[in-house]
Amino acid sequence: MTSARHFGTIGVVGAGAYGTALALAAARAGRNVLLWARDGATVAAIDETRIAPRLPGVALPESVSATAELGALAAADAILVTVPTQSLRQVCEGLARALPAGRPAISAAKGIEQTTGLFATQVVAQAWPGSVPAILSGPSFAADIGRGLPTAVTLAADDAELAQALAEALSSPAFRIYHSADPRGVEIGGAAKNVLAIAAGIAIGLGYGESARAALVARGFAELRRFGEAHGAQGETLMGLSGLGDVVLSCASAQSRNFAFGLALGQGRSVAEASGGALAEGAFTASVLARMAKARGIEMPIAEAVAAIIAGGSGVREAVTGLLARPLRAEL
Ligand SMILES: NC(=O)C1=CN([C@@H]2O[C@H](COP(=O)(O)OP(=O)(O)OC[C@H]3O[C@@H](n4cnc5c(N)ncnc54)[C@H](O)[C@@H]3O)[C@@H](O)[C@H]2O)C=CC1
Ligand SMILES: O=C(CO)COP(=O)(O)O
Repeated sequence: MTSARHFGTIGVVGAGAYGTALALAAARAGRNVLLWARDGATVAAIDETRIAPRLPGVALPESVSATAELGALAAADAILVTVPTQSLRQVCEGLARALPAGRPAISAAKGIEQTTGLFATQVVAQAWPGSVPAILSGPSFAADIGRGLPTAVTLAADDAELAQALAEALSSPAFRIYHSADPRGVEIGGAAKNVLAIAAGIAIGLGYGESARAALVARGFAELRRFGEAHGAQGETLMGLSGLGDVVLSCASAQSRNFAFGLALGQGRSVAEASGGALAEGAFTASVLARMAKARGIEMPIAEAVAAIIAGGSGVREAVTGLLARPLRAEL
């Protein structure tokens, strides 16, 4: 049986906002952490100031060391891969070349690969065949984790014992990790909630008010559930932290980059202006999510509307008018 004791050293790949936050969480859980960044400037900044540029204001403890060498992660017992979804394949291919086989690879990406329609653990399995894929997702802003504010997330792997051991190894009082053997459910929740957060932002940006937001979130969650169940996700997972929990957070707060992106679109900004250089994963996931749903005959009008707006095929008001004009139906 795998136990938390086996995970003395954790590698974190990607020193962005979330990678840095998870490095901090792992250190607070008592692990040694090797934090990999692709650029030497980030490594130098961490070495010199103990602060990672993407998560300002939070000092990293000495148990976190930064490196720009993927090979240095050979000392890690498990790897958290914290790069955006569309970079996951390339990064995992690099890990496959750099590290011996057999390690858990826990993705924290919240998206679907655009070119293939693959979920995060599927990308990891393909690009790094020697790894054991897992997924961590749930309501957790990097800045909140950085400040030590409490939250809870889910870590899932096909092997329930492994998921439990990893969850125990990475948990601390303010960062509670529940375990699950339903990685598909966890990764679908994380991917779809970003598209719904954009939709919620658009509704608020248009000035439609809180009732509209709540109605949109409920109907959006029905889409998430339909899509998840059609792809083999368990209903309990979709109703849990990584599904409903993250939908609630991301659709309610302008701290969410996806919500903020939608808000700017609703206020009349163009797609390029609205992103403002910040990562909004849902902007990349919307089209592939809508495409996958259509291919299986799953009704996802809100995801389709977001995809059409981002692709430039529909104006914001036109898309929302289209949603409001849909025929009334049974609430399923
Ligand atoms: N920031 C947050 O509060 C949360 C983020 N996430 C997820 O974590 C993932 C990463 O997000 P953030 O850390 O916020 O983004 P970020 O933009 O702050 O950082 C992304 C990091 O990935 C690195 N990166 C990107 N492409 C790369 C490549 N091809 N090779 C090597 N490194 C590469 C960048 O250098 C950067 O350090 C996303 O899927 C996001 O949805 C999940 C929960 C919360
Ligand atoms: O996933 C997140 C919170 O759980 C972060 O949301 P954003 O990527 O929209 O900022």
